[in-house]
Amino acid sequence: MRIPIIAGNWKMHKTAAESVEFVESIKDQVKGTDVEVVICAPYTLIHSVKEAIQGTNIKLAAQNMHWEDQGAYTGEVSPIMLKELGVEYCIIGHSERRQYFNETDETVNKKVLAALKHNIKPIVCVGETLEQRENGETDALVKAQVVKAFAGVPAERVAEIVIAYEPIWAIGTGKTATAEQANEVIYNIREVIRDLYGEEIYTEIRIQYGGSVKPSNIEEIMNQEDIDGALVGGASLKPDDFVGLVNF
Ligand SMILES: O=C(CO)COP(=O)(O)O
Repeated sequence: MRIPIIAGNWKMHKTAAESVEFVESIKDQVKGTDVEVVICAPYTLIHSVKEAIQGTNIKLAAQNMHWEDQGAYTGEVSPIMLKELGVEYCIIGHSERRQYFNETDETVNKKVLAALKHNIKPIVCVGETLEQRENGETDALVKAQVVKAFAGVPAERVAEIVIAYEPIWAIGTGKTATAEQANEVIYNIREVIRDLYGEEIYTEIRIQYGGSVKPSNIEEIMNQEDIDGALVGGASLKPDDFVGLVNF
């Protein structure tokens, strides 16, 4: 039984005071849910969100990390540092990081392995551009991203990883993939995991959809057979919308 996971990716938004106000205003409204509720905070807010979610069912994620434990990497943050702050999940390989910060399938793989080493659960993002979709390259591309991200991951750790399928053309554009389109790709991603790890494991891994998810389309998305949750940007910034997503 896969527990659905709704994660809010705040990206580069909010001050510490705003983050606390947000948690205060949602915590009672999300406590009855059966879904896992996660806030992916910028580094500067991790401490304040950690304090604010104490005693609630809300979990804490970071949006990125380095793969080394420590070292001369100015401006970077290591998995050890995140673990110390109580981070449970970490987004890895978001398309914005691939696009603007030279994240590659190789660095994604290093980060996935490093996260697992420190018992941080990776939320691994994959997805295609509009051009790639129009050229019919979606499945091959997403498959390659998944295969490379999982290189060296032992079978017994696979279920700790969450995959987020985020078509780049649907992020922040208001264009959502139809629920059927999203489900089709997600079904194929699960087949990739079956090819890699076999029958027992492939049903355990959770795969989210991300890209212009909002309260008005969450139900349709969550009703799809293979979709186990959502990774949400814009709509996760507003308390009412986020509560609406969690209690879809
Ligand atoms: O990138 C996303 C979540 O990681 C999706 O962002 P939007 O929900 O704003 O489209």
